Amino acid sequence: MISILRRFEYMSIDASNGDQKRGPSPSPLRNSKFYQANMRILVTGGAGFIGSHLVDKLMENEKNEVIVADNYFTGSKENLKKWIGHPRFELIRHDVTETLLVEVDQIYHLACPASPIFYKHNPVKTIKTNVIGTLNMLGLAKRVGARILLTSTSEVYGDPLVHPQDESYWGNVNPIGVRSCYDEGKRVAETLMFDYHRQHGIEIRIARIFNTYGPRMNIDDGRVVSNFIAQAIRGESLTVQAPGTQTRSFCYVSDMVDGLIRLMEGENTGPINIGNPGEFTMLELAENVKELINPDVDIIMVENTPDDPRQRKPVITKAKELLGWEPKITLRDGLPRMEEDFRQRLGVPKK
Ligand SMILES: NC(=O)c1ccc[n+]([C@@H]2O[C@H](COP(=O)([O-])OP(=O)(O)OC[C@H]3O[C@@H](n4cnc5c(N)ncnc54)[C@H](O)[C@@H]3O)[C@@H](O)[C@H]2O)c1
Ligand SMILES: O=c1ccn([C@@H]2O[C@H](COP(=O)(O)OP(=O)(O)O[C@H]3OC[C@@H](O)[C@H](O)[C@H]3O)[C@@H](O)[C@H]2O)c(=O)[nH]1
Repeated sequence: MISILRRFEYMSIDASNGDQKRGPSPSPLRNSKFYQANMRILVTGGAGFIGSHLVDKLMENEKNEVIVADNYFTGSKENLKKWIGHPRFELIRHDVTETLLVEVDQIYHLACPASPIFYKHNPVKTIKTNVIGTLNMLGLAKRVGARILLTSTSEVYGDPLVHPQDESYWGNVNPIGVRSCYDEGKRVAETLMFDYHRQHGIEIRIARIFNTYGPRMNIDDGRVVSNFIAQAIRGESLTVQAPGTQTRSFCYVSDMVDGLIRLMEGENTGPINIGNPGEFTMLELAENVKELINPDVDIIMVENTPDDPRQRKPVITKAKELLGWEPKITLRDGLPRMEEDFRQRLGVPKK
């Protein structure tokens, strides 16, 4: 029902512009006797870090049915265990580089490894996931008339020459570097989203996510916050990659999920930056983790990897004005929440 209403809204917007192009028709199954009025939502990559928190939030609404499609490359069933067997929840082992036939109203398309260690592990597969995976999900959105949200990334800005970054910046990306499979993959995914929108009338939403952290990150994920917290809990040295003055802006996962849902439910296609503008050097991050979690550990400098962006901080004016969104949880509030979860999983209680 909601899809059908949205389609009429869309067509009337087109008509007011004098444009003959129509949005896609919802599936004929919408008229079948088995049709349910609930919002049916597909979350690709829903077994991963952000995806599983998004699923938790979507499942809180009793009108939502949630389908997760994931190939478990970096995600796990463990992240979704409280929903397995729930009548409004389905989990499918599926690789988004293959087509998927489901009837849904909304698609949150997250499937893609996000940690540099994992996305560089099989770069060709990372590009396929971003390009063929996004094409497949857009094809699905077109067939069933669903709205689709892509989780793009601050990495589309590359090693930015403009600081802080707003959405009008086109970026500074090395097209042939070891990070390009991810950065350029996401840039093509954004292009595909806009081409399907312009050519086929698909309803799209693009979030440019900045570094996000929180409970359920893989302990050996390789990203900086999870590395430092696991190292501090294990009593190991915190490995700052040189020079340590490079910056990132860290967003707590519940703020991120709130931003993604607002974007999906709102009227703006984006791209919209979703991130926390609080900016820290990696040395400052290490000092915060040391102070809050284990003052006995050392901070050591180790070699960096190629093309590491030197600075990153979002301008979130668009998110504030268009979505009424801004992050609530500071880094110093978020780190202890993540520590609790890591201590439980590592089996190391706080002394
Ligand atoms: N966490 C961040 O800081 C961050 C920043 C920018 C963008 N993002 C984007 O947000 C999304 C989620 O990131 P995350 O941090 O939760 O990462 P994650 O690695 O924890 O989750 C990604 C999920 O996608 C699944 N997946 C990977 N390839 C797949 C494929 N071919 N088919 C089906 N499933 C596949 C993985 O198994 C995993 O469950 C990604 O699209 C990522 O690019 C994340
Ligand atoms: O142990 C470590 C790991 C990483 N780092 C540094 O910490 C910074 C952040 O590195 P991460 O691996 O956490 O993540 P990056 O910011 O490089 O990439 C991330 O960007 C946004 C998303 O799309 C992805 O989640 C990921 O690609 C880098 O400067 C890196 O050199 C350390 O100093 N020590």
